[in-house]
Amino acid sequence: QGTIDSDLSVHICDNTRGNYTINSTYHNNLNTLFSSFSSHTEINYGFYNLSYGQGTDKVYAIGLCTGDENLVDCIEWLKFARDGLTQLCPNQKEAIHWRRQCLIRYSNRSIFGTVQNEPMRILYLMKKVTGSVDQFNAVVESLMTNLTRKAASGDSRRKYATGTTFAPNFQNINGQTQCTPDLSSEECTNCLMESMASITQCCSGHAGGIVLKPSCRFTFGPLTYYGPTQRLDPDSPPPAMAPPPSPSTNKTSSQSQASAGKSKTARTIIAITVPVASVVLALGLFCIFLAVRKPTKKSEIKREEDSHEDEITIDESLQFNFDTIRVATNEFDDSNKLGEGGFGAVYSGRLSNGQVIAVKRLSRDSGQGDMEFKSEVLLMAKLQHRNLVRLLGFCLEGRERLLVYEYVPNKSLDCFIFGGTKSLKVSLEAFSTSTRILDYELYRDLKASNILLDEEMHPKISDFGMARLVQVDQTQAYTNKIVGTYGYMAPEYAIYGQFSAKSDVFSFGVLVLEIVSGQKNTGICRGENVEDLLNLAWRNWKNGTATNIVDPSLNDGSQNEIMRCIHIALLCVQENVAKRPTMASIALMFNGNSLTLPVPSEPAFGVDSKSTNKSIEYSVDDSSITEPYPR
Ligand SMILES: Nc1ncnc2c1ncn2[C@@H]1O[C@H](COP(=O)(O)OP(=O)(O)OP(=O)(O)O)[C@@H](O)[C@H]1O
Repeated sequence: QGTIDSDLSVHICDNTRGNYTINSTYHNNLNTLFSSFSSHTEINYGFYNLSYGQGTDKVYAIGLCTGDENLVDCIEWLKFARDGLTQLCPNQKEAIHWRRQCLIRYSNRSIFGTVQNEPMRILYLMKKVTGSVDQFNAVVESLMTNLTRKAASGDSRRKYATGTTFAPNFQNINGQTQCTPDLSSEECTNCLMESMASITQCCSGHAGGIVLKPSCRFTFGPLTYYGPTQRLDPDSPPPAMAPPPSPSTNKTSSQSQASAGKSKTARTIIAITVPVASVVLALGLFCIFLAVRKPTKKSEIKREEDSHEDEITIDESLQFNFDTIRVATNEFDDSNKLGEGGFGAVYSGRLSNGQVIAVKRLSRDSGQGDMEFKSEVLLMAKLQHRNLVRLLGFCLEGRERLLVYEYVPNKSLDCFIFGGTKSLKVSLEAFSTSTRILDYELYRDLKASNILLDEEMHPKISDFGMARLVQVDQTQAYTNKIVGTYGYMAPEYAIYGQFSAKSDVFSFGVLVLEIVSGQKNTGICRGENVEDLLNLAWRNWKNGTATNIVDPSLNDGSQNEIMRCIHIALLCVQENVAKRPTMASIALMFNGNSLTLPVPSEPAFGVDSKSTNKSIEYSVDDSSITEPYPR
């Protein structure tokens, strides 16, 4: 199954149902409840509805995996989503978190057996259907109605269906429907049919999308985003439908099965141990792979570095004392704050030896063990290169986790691109830096704001290696990133969770187009810009008028160089993932002007999002989602 850092992630914290405090009874009940998910081994179909506690401190929770997740993966995903949710919504008494593989939600009110359509999130592909929209809609409607019927006919263990159809003149359309199985067949049908109406109303003419609701999930699109459906154990009878939770503790709708006989237990053991063994084996192989692969890559970087600058010494004492940093940043004074990103606030500071530093104060609840954190930081510190922002060290004290970087004075590339004068020379250097770095390791978050410029306007990529460091904290990181930077994301990643080096290539192409055109491409509500930018470039390219999109202030490059940049960018953002070039070949394209470039095909058009906030004010994970979905 996929890696944990490659999927859809949306969460909503409900501020209206009250807050709890750390270590309060509610908090403890929530923790107990969540940790009990995996102990319910009698549940082998991916749906957990549990409650724990008494009176006003009673917590109700639902965990639901998509039907293609096996038991072992399902539990892992739920744990991951749970850890993420408790960080993302640290004290709200009600919250929900959707991932591609699962849904998790909890509340201080009973949420079992009731259909809930709000809050709703819609994500849709910005790619438009070609040809007749009516014909496309008719095919989607027929597929999804069929899948709605199939999902609704499921029993109280699972209401889930997938299917594929082919529309004339269109590509394959894959569909996936799911309801929480505690709904009646009629409720499930209504939830899904309303989802279809909502997405048709908001996003008709788009080639795919997802409607996320607490009670159901509705997805269709050209890409395959689900695996084979897991078989349900025919011997395990469906639990009674949504029993009222017990007033005491820890009841589940499926405890009736707990007394299943010995053969069942044996099956369960096999069902758990065999996949666990395979996972362990796979992990072992993966570690061996990493151990073999990484040193080669690192030595490549090191070689490169050796050829460009003095030998780098790795300071053995990377650990900074908290007080040193506190003093250096003037008590984390606001006037020293450089900004705040997905990982936490960044402050400038000056050490007693005069060295200027940038300190990233990581969000407190990373949940990562100290040793893990240290070893990841050490790895990051070793990844040094003249085009990477240098990590000078870290600080780990109590709950404080700080990363200390060299200070890069000329802000980030986005300020430079969108802030007046700019030069193709600087941009080209940023491009080739990015190609080299991206060829080394998947980056996942390439954007203009992550490329900092030093005194001489040489680019340095920041946050490199953070993806490893935030392994545990990455729900937050990725939520912010996935939701916050859709414009840069390849649709197969943003919406279907399929990440590959070619998704970095897509982001790179968007970045190049931004630089050449001077048009910004951040924030999903400016999604139309994303479409405009790729569309604009593509349309002008096809019509032989690509010079139209070039920013007039980009005045130091030859026409040929600029056209070549647009050409390369269009190759990177092609919808067909296989046709996108590799980073290594992009580097060659930039460097070898005589190299003939392939003809680009149609670009993918990114992802946009809409949400409903109806009567309740939700704090959502992205402030840029401001556009309420019109109903
Ligand atoms: N080493 C550094 N030197 C100077 N400024 C920095 C440094 N690192 C980060 N900054 C600045 O601090 C601010 C926050 O950076 P950060 O990387 O945390 O967030 P971001 O890039 O805006 O978002 P994200 O976390 O989603 O990548 C940005 O304005 C960035 O330019």
